[in-house]
Amino acid sequence: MAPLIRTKFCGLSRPEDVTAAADAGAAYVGFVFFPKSPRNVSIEQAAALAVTVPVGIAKVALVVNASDAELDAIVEAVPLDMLQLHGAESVERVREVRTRYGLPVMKAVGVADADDLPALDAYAMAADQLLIDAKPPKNADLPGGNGLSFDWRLIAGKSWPVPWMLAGGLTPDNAAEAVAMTGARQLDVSSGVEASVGVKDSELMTAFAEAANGGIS
Ligand SMILES: O=C(O)c1ccccc1N[C@@H]1O[C@H](COP(=O)(O)O)[C@@H](O)[C@H]1O
Repeated sequence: MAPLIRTKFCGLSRPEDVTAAADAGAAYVGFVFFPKSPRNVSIEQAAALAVTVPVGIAKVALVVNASDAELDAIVEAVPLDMLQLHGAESVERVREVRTRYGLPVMKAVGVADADDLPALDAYAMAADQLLIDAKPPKNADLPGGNGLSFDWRLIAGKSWPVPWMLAGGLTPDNAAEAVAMTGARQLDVSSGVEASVGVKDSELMTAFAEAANGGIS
């Protein structure tokens, strides 16, 4: 039976990571195109990994404030199912990217307190999916992938007119609680399933998917 909680494993960089994600029942795999990230992959690396992803698992390119030229190069070379915009892209930019590439767009929105919630409503009018992540600390090098969570009570019981995914500091130890508290049906994880920074761990990936699904009451 397919898992009830759809999991996205982000920041894959090796063929064995793709295998581990598939074995864990991933619904999505993510490739990070952001040079400052320890999970950054080249277009050539991502293209080689993408062709090994089993049919039925969505291949997502994570970009941060990418230009059209950068996106053109990625989309031309890598077979993708979705674009994840994880920077300060405006609502208008989300619309532009959707139109230009004809791919579903997931917009990441950082949440630290209740003042951040209206942005979710605004992006829900333009994006195909929302990714609700912890807001990065000021002066952080990365806008995500910092292993930090936010106060999940802020979004408990809330819904949006498009599908959404919870992210930020998720691990096998807190995935079930995250699902129970927020009602999320999709989880995105990166650093919480790593043996060391940027290196995915197959056992943690399996444990994460199992924990997420144990969270259904
Ligand atoms: O993973 C990265 O290196 C990264 C770089 C730039 C933007 C986003 C990044 N990761 C995304 O951040 C969230 C949360 O990650 P974590 O589980 O807290 O490590 C997730 O969506 C990652 O895809």
